[in-house]
Amino acid sequence: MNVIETRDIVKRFGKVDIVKGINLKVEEGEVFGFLGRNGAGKSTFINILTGILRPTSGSFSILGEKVPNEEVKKRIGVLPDYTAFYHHMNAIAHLKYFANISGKKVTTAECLRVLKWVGLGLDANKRVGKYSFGMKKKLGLAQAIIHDPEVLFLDEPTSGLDVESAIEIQQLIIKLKEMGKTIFLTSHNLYEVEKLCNRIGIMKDGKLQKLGTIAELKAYYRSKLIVTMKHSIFPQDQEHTVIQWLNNMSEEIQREDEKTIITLEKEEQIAQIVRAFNQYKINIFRIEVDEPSLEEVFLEG
Ligand SMILES: Nc1ncnc2c1ncn2[C@@H]1O[C@H](COP(=O)(O)OP(=O)(O)OP(=O)(O)O)[C@@H](O)[C@H]1O
Repeated sequence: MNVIETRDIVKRFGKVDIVKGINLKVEEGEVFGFLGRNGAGKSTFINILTGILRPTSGSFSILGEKVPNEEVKKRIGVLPDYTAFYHHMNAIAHLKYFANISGKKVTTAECLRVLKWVGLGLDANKRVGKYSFGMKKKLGLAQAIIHDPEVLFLDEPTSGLDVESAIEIQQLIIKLKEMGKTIFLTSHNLYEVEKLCNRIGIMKDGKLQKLGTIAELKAYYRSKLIVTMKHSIFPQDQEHTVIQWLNNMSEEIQREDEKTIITLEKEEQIAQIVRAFNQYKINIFRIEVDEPSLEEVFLEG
């Protein structure tokens, strides 16, 4: 079953489309990672899915029900923004309060069990205002799961954490995955999504630019070559023709007067370019051939 299904989701702020028509399906039990640079629109999209924002257009369903839907709300868990804590409450009161909002009454014992599970057993009676940033992230995770939801939305679950705390949170996410929860998370961190996710989507400028398993995306992009050429300036009367010829060879080209970086699929294409440059009387001074790095594969491409 598709636990999350979106159809052409668009979100406009003012005159700008921040999310530009996202179609996505996430299956039951999947950990789906949404990756992208700062400002790509990841938080905006996850905030739409969790009901914090309304889409400008498009529709979506969660657990087979069209959203907004009050019943569905009870079956999802959301990692809150770190500002959304009640600092005067202790962790148990905090969890009771939020479970209640999600439509479930929980006992002190249930709260303690979840707090122990996230590693806050000894701090259960401490005021949230005294919690460190890392402890608040754990409390946020406890808050997201206290009502035993089927689907979890985790926006940047480890951002701002030191390595040790990030690993603790990642291990909890792995346990939740093993419990069969469907998890949608956003991250900047390539290595984190590689560790946690079955499938990823890469968001760029509000669009879902790539979608697949990590292995699929790596295999596809690892087969490419990035060729950097230093050369003489293109002859003015033929510049347009040469650029057009290069554009026919690849969609990924970066140009400066005396430098061209082009992404190619086959080695033979390098020889073709050398022959063409020769014909157009462009001198090649240097050629470097690289495979794309993981970061280039996932965030630039
Ligand atoms: N309420 C808003 N009003 C206007 N613009 C907004 C609003 N919320 C977000 N934006 C803009 O939308 C763009 C995408 O923001 P968003 O937070 O969704 O990106 P992101 O991919 O989650 O980035 P980050 O990784 O930095 O959190 C940004 O340019 C941001 O300034």
